[in-house]
Amino acid sequence: MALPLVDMPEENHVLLVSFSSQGHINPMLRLGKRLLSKGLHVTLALTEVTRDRMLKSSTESAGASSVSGIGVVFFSDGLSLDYDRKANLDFYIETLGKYGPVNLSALIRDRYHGGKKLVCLIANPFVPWVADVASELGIPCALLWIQPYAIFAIYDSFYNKRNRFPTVDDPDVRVHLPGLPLMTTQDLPSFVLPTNPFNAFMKLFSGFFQHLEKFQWVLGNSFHELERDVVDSLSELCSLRPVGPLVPMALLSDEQGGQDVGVEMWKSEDSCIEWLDRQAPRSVVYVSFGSIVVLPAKQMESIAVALKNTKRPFLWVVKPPEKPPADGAGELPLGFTDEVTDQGRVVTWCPQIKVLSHPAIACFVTHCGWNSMLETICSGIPMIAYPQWSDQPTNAKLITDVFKIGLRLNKDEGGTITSDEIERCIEEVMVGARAEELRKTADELKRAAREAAGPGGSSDRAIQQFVDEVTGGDGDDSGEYGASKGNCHEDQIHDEKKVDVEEEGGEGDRLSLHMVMDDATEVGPPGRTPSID
Ligand SMILES: O=c1ccn([C@@H]2O[C@H](COP(=O)(O)OP(=O)(O)O)[C@@H](O)[C@H]2O)c(=O)[nH]1
Ligand SMILES: O=C(O[C@@H]1O[C@H](CO)[C@@H](O)[C@H](O)[C@H]1O)c1cc(O)c(O)c(O)c1
Repeated sequence: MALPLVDMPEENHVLLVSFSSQGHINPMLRLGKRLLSKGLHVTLALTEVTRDRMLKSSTESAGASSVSGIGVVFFSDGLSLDYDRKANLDFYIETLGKYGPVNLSALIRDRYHGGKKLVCLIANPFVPWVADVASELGIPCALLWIQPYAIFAIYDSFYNKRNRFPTVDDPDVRVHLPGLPLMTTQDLPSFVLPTNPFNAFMKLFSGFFQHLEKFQWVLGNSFHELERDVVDSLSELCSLRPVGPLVPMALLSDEQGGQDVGVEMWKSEDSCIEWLDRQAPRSVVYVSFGSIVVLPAKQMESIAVALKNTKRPFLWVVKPPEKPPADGAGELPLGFTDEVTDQGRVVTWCPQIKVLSHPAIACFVTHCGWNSMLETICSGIPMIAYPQWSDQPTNAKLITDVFKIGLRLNKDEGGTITSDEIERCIEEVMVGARAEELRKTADELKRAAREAAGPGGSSDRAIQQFVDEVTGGDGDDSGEYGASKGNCHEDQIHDEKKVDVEEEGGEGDRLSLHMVMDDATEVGPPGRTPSID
């Protein structure tokens, strides 16, 4: 599928700035791709440590200066390349917040005529200081929110003290926000709970939510039909533009070879697809906890026992932790793989997009990371929610109570998710009236996602509205989400060389930027020291 050629003056150039982790860069790149298709020029700025990892990956495209037409530039986060960012998360985020703005600002002054050649900066939530750089240079700034808008609403309420939230003294406060179901402690993002150990994120988000006015738009990796009530409830607060789902094109149409752009951090075991080819339609239980979560040994054991007992085929991704903990976290029970050779497959990483769109997949036991959830929604697969931290508990609530496309595993009185509970949920999602109902709703949502992202759909219109606003184009200014306070430049001289376009892969034009990244934050049992990439 070729990109439409739109005749736009080169000065309509946006700079995307992302935190350097896979789940953050990929939605940003996909937004970039959609903006390119609307005729904007797009460059992505990442920190130098990302380039270092790309070079270390020594794949054929490592070090590429552009990805499918999106230029890539780098700035320093203020730390030496070999500094252990993972072990010193708070210091890393603080240093990035101190030196990132200085270095990004210098890069923009240098490459973009003091910023005059940029019509907009787009930041992600871990680098909110980009808005200060934009303001200093007189450039409008947008945010790409990479989680559901429900999380945005909760953080806004929490950091601006609009509602009561659980505290150490009053841990059972329930929270009711417009457009969302009543939430108990187990439904709230872990960052707003008194047990949250991540101070850096608290500081980062509180500054950001108390100064939302710095962003003219809040683009979101969501779509209006998915979160209608919460989007409508937030529209007074800021100019929301739901532009998602920002997933690979392969998930948005049945046509093969759709273009994708994204980074791959780990090598996947593609042989699992051949194994899936040999399984009956809608028979396989897919289990994955994404790239960060490391489950305690006891939870690994429960899943292993449950999968064995169901006697159903399964595909389980067990990503080895970079530094294996002494307590056996993240490890399979001894002898498990030998016992299940005829029943299932365990892999260290899989091509999840191909897996989710495979006809053999019946359901997904997931940690509820937002990228995985959107990919699953676009594949029409019911989910079994097994959330761990961050946005995941709320995402699980959305699965069960708002989207109604899955079940959540319940803890027993001792706080454990037993193998019986996992087995029970797998059976309920696979057979009987409930299973039928979940599949039907999941299928409807898949169609809604495709429509939203397709030509003339709500997300396509939201992107167009945003593009019209940043370029001062002739689009209908009032738009369906309300006009922004946009303050585009008058003087847009552009004398920069065109960034080189490096379309790769021919048919399908998939991934161009390979990065080998070591483990990012590893979250395990309560008390485990979190780390970061
Ligand atoms: O075996 C796997 C597991 C995950 N993923 C991808 O990794 C991302 C995980 O992002 P998510 O936001 O779901 O969770 P995180 O890993 O950031 O916690 C998704 O795009 C998945 O498609 C993958 O390609 N192969
Ligand atoms: O990628 C990180 O976190 C994941 O991000 C997803 C999108 O926001 C989210 O839905 C998922 O639940 C998260 O696990 C991440 C987080 C973090 O704290 C960090 O230090 C990273 O390097 C990555």
